[in-house]
Amino acid sequence: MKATSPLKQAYGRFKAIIFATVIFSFFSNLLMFVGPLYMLQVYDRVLASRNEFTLLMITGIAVAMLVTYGFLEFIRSKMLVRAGLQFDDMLANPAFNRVVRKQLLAPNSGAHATLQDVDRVREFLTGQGILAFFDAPWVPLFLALVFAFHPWLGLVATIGALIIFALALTNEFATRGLLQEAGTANAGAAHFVNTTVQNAEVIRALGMEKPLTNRWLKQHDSVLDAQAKASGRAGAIMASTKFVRMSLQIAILGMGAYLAIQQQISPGIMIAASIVMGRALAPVEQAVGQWKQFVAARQSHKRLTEIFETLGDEEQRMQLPAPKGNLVVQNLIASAPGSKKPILKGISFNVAQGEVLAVIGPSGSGKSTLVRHLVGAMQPQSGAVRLEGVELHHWDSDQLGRYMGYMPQDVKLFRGTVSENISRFIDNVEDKEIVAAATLSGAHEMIATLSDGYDTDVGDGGNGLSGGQRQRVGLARAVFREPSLIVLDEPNSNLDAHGEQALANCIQEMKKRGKTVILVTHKANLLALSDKALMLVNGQIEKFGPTREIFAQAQQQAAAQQDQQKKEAAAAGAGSPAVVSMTDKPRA
Ligand SMILES: Nc1ncnc2c1ncn2[C@@H]1O[C@H](COP(=O)(O)OP(=O)(O)OP(=O)(O)O)[C@@H](O)[C@H]1O
Repeated sequence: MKATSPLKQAYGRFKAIIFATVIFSFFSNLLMFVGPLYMLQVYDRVLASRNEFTLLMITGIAVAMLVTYGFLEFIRSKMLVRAGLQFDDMLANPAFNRVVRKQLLAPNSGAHATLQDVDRVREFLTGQGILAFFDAPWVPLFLALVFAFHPWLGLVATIGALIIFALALTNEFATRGLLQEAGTANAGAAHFVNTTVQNAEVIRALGMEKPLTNRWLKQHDSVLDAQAKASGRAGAIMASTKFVRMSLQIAILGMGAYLAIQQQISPGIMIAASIVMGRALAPVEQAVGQWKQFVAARQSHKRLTEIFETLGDEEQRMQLPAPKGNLVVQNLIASAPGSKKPILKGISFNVAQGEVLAVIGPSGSGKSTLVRHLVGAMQPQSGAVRLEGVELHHWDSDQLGRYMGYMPQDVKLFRGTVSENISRFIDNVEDKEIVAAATLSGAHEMIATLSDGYDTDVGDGGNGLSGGQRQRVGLARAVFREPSLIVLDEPNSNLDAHGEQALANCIQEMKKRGKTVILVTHKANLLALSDKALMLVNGQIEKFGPTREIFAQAQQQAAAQQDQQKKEAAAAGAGSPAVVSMTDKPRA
């Protein structure tokens, strides 16, 4: 049986609260009759009989009922606020989980908007908008009361309610498409701004402000355009609604006065009918006023339903024994998120515990794509990556993270202190564990020179540190708690000689401790530390085996190539041949 999604569970919990609120609404709506009934009694009884005691009595009863009404309203709104908190509580974690997963699957889909969608739906469900819907079922009751006063009065009120309802429907059809269009365009424009301002340096340095502003303005204009059209139409409908509403007031009083002249009703009933009709129309009018929020919430609900339907709950995985670091890759075929075109075209190799594997290859050959699969950040199109014989996606992701060290090409630190970044933001980590990781990665001395040492705030994305410092903190984070498998993507791209030496020492030490290390590099000194080398060319393995053998082979090939070139040059009587070396960065 398919498990109920957290979204459905949250709505389910909300249903119970809504049911209770509807019951409250029933009583508070009944108590709304107090005003008109009091009016009726005063006009028809007190004024006619001039009895002060009756006036005192009915005033006392009316006040007591109004106090009860206020109390019920208070409870009703309190219940909704509590329901909102519960709704958020039930969805915050699952929604965040989906944001991360969707971002991995479709990086440009603006997954973060999911959290705003939760807020928007919650705000609607707990705000004024929903109250109008709760009060709507009592509209017939109020109309029935007006009918009870006199059928002609009932008819006027009912026709009025129908006209206002028809205007509400017209509003829906006239603005739905436009509001949706504006919502989508707005999300696109916001995403564009978010992603663009992150590159503010480049924008300023390369004078790109104007063209990028123009691009944003185009999107922004289409938001304004759709919003202005929708507001124009909604405004016209709102004005018509007001006109109808005020005309109705006159119509019902006019009709009441006519009936009073005909002595079919008393003047008290005339006034009471006007008040009751006002109550009957209020929820309809309120719904018209809340329409924009309703449409936005409905759009958010649609997006939430879609993301929760496409990304179910992650299965609870069994905790497996700690992996040793034996990695097997079987016929791995992989493509970019949302694309079918393979980047990796059937990769198979294995690395045993304690081995160091160097991945080399020209730019764009698929090295980073491969390492993203080795750490489980991307899922294969087909084939498998197994750690200790178990496919990566069968591991519990939290447990897998505990045994995995990863440093991407672009290190990506998070807003927080150096020590929080090294300890992966895990709570209650002992200082000595953080210092151990920094010492192992050779970053301890460098961190000591920072303004606040381990407590230095690294800023958004680690921007408060230099590229080299970021890389060294990133390495400390990768080796935190000595994972079994450490994957480093070009770990030395920003390091000075001292940093490179620290990196080489760290790799050697991890190997000594029986950890498996996979690194993408072209540096001769790091290649020299590796047991195996894998050369990727155009998404396929060109060479794989013990590093020495591969390099011996390459040197032989290079020598043979040189001989050949020399011979050709001698034959052509031309200049000296080019020198090819495997230690050169083999970029295309
Ligand atoms: N998100 C993506 N969408 C589409 N194509 C992608 C994506 N990521 C990578 N690619 C493509 O996959 C290929 C391999 O990219 P990858 O980053 O794995 O190469 P690489 O060997 O690590 O390159 P470099 O040495 O320059 O870092 C490239 O042709 C790249 O254009």
